[in-house]
Amino acid sequence: MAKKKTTTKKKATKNPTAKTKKNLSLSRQQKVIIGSFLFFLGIALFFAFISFFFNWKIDQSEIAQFSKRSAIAKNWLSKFGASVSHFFIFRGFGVAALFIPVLTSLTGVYLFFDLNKKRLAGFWFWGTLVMLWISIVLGFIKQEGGLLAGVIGYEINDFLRDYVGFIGTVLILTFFAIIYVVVRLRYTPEKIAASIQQAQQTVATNATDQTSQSTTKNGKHTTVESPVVTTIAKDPINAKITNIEEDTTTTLESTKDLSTTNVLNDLYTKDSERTSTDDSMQKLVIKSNDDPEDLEMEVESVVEEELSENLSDKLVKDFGEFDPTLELGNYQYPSISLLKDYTGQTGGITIDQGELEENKNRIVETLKNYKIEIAQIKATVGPTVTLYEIVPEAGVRISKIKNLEDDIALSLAALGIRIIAPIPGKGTIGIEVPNKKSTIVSMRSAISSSKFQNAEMELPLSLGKTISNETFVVDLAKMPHLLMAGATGQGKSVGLNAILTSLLYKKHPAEVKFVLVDPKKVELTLFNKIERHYLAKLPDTEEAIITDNTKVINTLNSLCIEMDARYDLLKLAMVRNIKEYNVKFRARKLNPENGHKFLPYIVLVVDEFADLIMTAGKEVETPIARLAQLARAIGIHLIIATQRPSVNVITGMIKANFPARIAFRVTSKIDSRTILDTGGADQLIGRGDMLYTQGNDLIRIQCAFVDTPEVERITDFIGSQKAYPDAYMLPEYSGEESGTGLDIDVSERDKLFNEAAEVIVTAQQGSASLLQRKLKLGYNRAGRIIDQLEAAGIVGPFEGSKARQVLVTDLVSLKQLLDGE
Ligand SMILES: Nc1ncnc2c1ncn2[C@@H]1O[C@H](COP(=O)(O)OP(=O)(O)OP(=O)(O)O)[C@@H](O)[C@H]1O
Repeated sequence: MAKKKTTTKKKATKNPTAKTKKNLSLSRQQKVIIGSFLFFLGIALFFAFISFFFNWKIDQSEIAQFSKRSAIAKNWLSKFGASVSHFFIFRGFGVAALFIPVLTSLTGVYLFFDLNKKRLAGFWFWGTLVMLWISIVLGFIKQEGGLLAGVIGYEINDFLRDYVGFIGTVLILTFFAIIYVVVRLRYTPEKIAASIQQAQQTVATNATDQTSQSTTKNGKHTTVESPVVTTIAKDPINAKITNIEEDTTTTLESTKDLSTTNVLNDLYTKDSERTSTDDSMQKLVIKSNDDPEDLEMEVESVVEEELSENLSDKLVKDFGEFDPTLELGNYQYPSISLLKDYTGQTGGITIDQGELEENKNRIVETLKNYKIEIAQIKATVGPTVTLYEIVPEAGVRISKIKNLEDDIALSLAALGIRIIAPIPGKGTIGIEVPNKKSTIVSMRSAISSSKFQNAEMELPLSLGKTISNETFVVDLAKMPHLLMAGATGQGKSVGLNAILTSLLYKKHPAEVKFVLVDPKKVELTLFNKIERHYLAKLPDTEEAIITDNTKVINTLNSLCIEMDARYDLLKLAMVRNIKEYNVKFRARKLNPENGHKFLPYIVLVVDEFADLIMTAGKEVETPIARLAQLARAIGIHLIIATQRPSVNVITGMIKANFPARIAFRVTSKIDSRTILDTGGADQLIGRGDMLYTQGNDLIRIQCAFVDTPEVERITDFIGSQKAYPDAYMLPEYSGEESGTGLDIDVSERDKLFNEAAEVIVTAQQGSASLLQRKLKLGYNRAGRIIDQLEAAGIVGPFEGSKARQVLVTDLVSLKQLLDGE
């Protein structure tokens, strides 16, 4: 189907040329008239030329008088014949000029019958060459010049003789003769040899045929012969062939008298008859192709299919895949040595056997008090807590143990006991008891772990270590957004730093950009140093890190615009997500001239979301919710941290869009429920002890610890390297107030105002990004035009991140509206 389409297209594109060709070519009537004229002209010339050979001497002496009517010419075609012949024969090619009338007549015939023009051109080309060659050869033979060679033949021969001598001239002429034979007549030495051989064979076969024929005729071996004859007769072609064979043999018969009498010979004859049949078939075929020139064949012009895919392949072949990191090609990732090694300080995880034994005994005893017998107990020592896995005796209800959580905690006299009943996938009951001496999980160990180093993730985060001392690595791109909550001083800021550090260690500045919102003004300031490497900001803003809550609204809306623009790009590229888009872009399958560019991931980090909600309220909630709902596919990921996990901060809408959550220690079970939908966070021990969920299981993790000096060293290291000229620019967002109440003068309107209005009305979508795309405008200009359209009453007022309403329904109404102004 697709192929068909291409052919039609090709035909369509071919048409203009075909049209001009048609205009130039002659109509059928014209062809018949001109064809007849040329045919007769050729005959006239032929007679004129022939008679010229007899009368040329007389006519030549009179030639100067031919302009006079009274002058008489002997030529059969009188003065015209004499003059033309003189010109072509005497002054031209001599005897060889006879080719001219032949070719002229032939042209007439071709035109008359509308035959193949290409072949005619071939006749003219080779005819002229042969005429010239004959003329030179004759000039070579008869060197005194004159009628035989004509002036041209004589002069060229003379010229050749002067420069290459006798032998040279002979060689040149022979060489041209060979060219003619090989190219025009298509003879090669092998072909000639083969045809001689074939001729010999035919004679030999014919002789044998005659033998066979004569024996058959003698009627001696009819029984052997008959089946072959019948098979042959069945086939009309073969029957025909037999006839021909018979004819040949009859003639041969009269000349030769060959007879074989034994059966062996007869059989041989039979075989040779078959061969001869094959041969004559061959002969027949050859006969029909005897003069291949007679058979007309129209060669369809070859239409090359367009191979658009190949362009990208070629680009990749020539320049390699697009490398977004090339602009900062010498960028060095921070080294692991910038991070502090805490093992010396805490001595790593130590297993205190006494403590383990003591805890085990207490657990067993406490459970015994409640009449719960234990069949088996196993301990796993983690960095901050030890997990005691117990297998109760048969018949013990799990809910009973779960209900005794507080009692067990009391009798173990330990804060932060958490009971997991049962441990998912294990069928055991877990009791987590904090270690007396906790171990710091250093960021260094989290980063250098092979799990993180070899992580094939888009945005890998090394969060810390699980209870079984495994480094916990997750992909932010898969989360796709993260909610972090915990009471003050429990490790939230450290957690955020760990996340950012993970990304800095794994991602090139071209691949990820951060939008940092820090109302506390002090937590994220260190990242200012890497503004031109990793941060994104609004145009015309001083600081990349947003500390002013009113500016957050603009940034969030700007991110929404970026999101819409990215979705448009994805749609254009016909891909479903940023990963596929970037793969296609790297493979040079997306043309930057169409607005395509490599899209870095954008990570929005909001430290203190509660503060933001308090000051900005609904205005931030809408864009945050929109981003959370839609931004995952286009690479915008949100990390929101809050101290106050109350329901008016972590609303249902936020929770619904943030399946991945981290809870640090909180003060109440209610807070834990707000964050995790279950208790547990209230029993954490703080200092980076956290629970992570991505929708189902809760995982207890000791957050990796990264101190401010470490972050400072990393940002210093990155900041000291060559950077981009500016931070990553987010689309400009003009804010609500700038759009309303506009009174823009008609004369001040943009030149593309009318065009833009048409685009908006046709698409029934009042968005600046649409104008940007359709009219290839910058964001600012598109925004201004939208304002002008609003002032003109074509689009409605600003509606947050949604596209504006289009107030004019069709182009006719638009025209009326604009004309009425
Ligand atoms: N993962 C950790 N390992 C060890 N200690 C930690 C860890 N995280 C935090 N701490 C300790 O807890 C202290 C407070 O942490 P952090 O500043 O992150 O708390 P916070 O929740 O951000 O508090 P706030 O909300 O008041 O800013 C740190 O100074 C540090 O001593």
